[in-house]
Amino acid sequence: MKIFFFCKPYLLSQKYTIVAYIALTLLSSAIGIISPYVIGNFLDDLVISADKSVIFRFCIIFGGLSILKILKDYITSIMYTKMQVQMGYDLNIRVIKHVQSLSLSFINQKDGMYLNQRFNGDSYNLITFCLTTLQGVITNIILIVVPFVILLANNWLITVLMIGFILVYITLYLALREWLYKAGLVFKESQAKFISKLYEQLKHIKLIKINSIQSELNKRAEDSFTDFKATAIHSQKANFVYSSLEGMIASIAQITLFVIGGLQIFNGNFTVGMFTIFNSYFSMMLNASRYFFGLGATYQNAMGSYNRIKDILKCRGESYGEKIVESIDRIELLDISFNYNTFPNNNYACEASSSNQEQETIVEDRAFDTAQVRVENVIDSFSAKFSKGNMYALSGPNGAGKSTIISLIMGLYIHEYDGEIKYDDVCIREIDMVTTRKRLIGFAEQEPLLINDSIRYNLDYNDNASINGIDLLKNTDNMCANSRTVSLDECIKILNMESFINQNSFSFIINEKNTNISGGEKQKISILKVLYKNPEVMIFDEPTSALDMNTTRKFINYLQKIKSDKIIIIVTHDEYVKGCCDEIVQI
Ligand SMILES: Nc1ncnc2c1ncn2[C@@H]1O[C@H](COP(=O)(O)OP(=O)(O)OP(=O)(O)O)[C@@H](O)[C@H]1O
Repeated sequence: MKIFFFCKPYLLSQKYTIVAYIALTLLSSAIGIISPYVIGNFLDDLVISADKSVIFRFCIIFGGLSILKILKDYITSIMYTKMQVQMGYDLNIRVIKHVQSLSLSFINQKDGMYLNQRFNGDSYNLITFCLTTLQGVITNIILIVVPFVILLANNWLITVLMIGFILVYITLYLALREWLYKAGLVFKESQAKFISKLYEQLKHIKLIKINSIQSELNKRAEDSFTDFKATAIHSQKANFVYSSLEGMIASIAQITLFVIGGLQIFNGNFTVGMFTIFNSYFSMMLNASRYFFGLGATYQNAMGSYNRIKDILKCRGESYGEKIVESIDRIELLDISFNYNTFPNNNYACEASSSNQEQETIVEDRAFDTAQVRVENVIDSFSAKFSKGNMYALSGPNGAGKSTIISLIMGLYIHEYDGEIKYDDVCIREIDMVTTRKRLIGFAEQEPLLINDSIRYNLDYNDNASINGIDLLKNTDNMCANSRTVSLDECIKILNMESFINQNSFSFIINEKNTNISGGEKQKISILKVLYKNPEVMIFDEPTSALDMNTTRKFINYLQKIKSDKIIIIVTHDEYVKGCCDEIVQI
């Protein structure tokens, strides 16, 4: 029930299709229920009647029913695919959006490929379970109840026999369910990890070639494969034992019926037609019971996916304030201390699960590996002030925490630091930082990540922009009310990018790994993005590390020209850049 309750919104979104789908499958079950009765009577008619037209009549009825069944199968399979694909995507994207709302600390500690594999697999598993179970349970309840009533009205002995076997099924399910659950869960976990390790073989292909470390990296995949293989075999064994037991019970039930039915025919209590009818209804009930027994295994498997998805959804997303700021004149950091390790213990981490089964999932799949994070503070009692009209150099040795300070200023670890960060005397925890980052802050990263799309798209992520008429296309969502429009042409000139843009044009597609442009070009596109956005707060992390001297000078000169209505912060080791700044903030 938990699973259905959880998937309710997705089921409701497709309610009409689901109802039509179930109605169609019930229709075919109804035909299935009538068939034995018709066949039994047909056999008895054949024995007592000499009229050959009986045969043709039955052939026409069954031919028509077969064609109807093919039609119904086609329609239901298309309906099913449409529902499953849509609902699976809706659930998957909900989980992904939730993870996007979590602290960066969460994703920093996880492998994206592993998470992706896990969310996608679990989402489709849950939706498939709901759809097939809804249809299966309704159909099979009918396939138990109707034959049960028919058998009860005609032969109590066979009815009692059937009830006995149903009880055996229930007992076996209760005895084996936990074993099945664990085997399925462990298999799913190791499968996601294995696929992630396989991906590593291709993701780091250049590193592998340069360092000739094929065998070392292959070994990592092999270790993961060994684990995956063992869990796959274990899970297969568990499922095999479960389904074999179910098959054995079914065979014993069928043999018992043949013995009882055979004796009844010998004693003259049953006609052959009657036995055919009883046998068919008995088999129908038996198959429906087998369905519920098999459903037990599917349910345990779905519970694994359910608990894993709930684990993620239990992690509370970062809650931002609601204050909308139109302008930032001053950024203040007061006595800031920060450690990347605080996330697993703070309020915004995952809540504990309640049930035993859920707790087991969390232990298996601890989202945070505390062994890999350092204990001491990265930032310790740091204070600084950045005011409009100035250009600041943030300086300090490698690992001192400069990039971390920038992340904190931008509100990326909003609930994880001690001290106070304020924009114009307002604590950033009260501010809607999503909107603020979008409209008032521009950031060029130390190692820019460009999206596998055109240069144009990477400038302001505006899907609707055409390549021509560039200056008219600015994504207005990204602009604050008093933002001055800048000319993209001007920014291109400042960064000496004319020949690059002329050669490649804005429609040039940057590949997935950003390897079809040089390090310097990549850095320039990242800086261009900020200059073109032209926000009030401009932050550059090591912007000149890959720039030639001429470009560095033009870029810094430009910043000095525009700084009067901006706060500009540059993380840098470059003495020339430091010399051009109004203040050096040492960390
Ligand atoms: N996501 C993270 N998770 C855990 N630790 C991190 C993370 N990012 C940085 N650190 C650690 O925090 C410390 C400060 O890193 P940071 O990148 O802020 O330094 P930095 O001053 O910018 O260094 P550099 O000059 O080398 O760029 C480092 O010891 C680093 O290992």
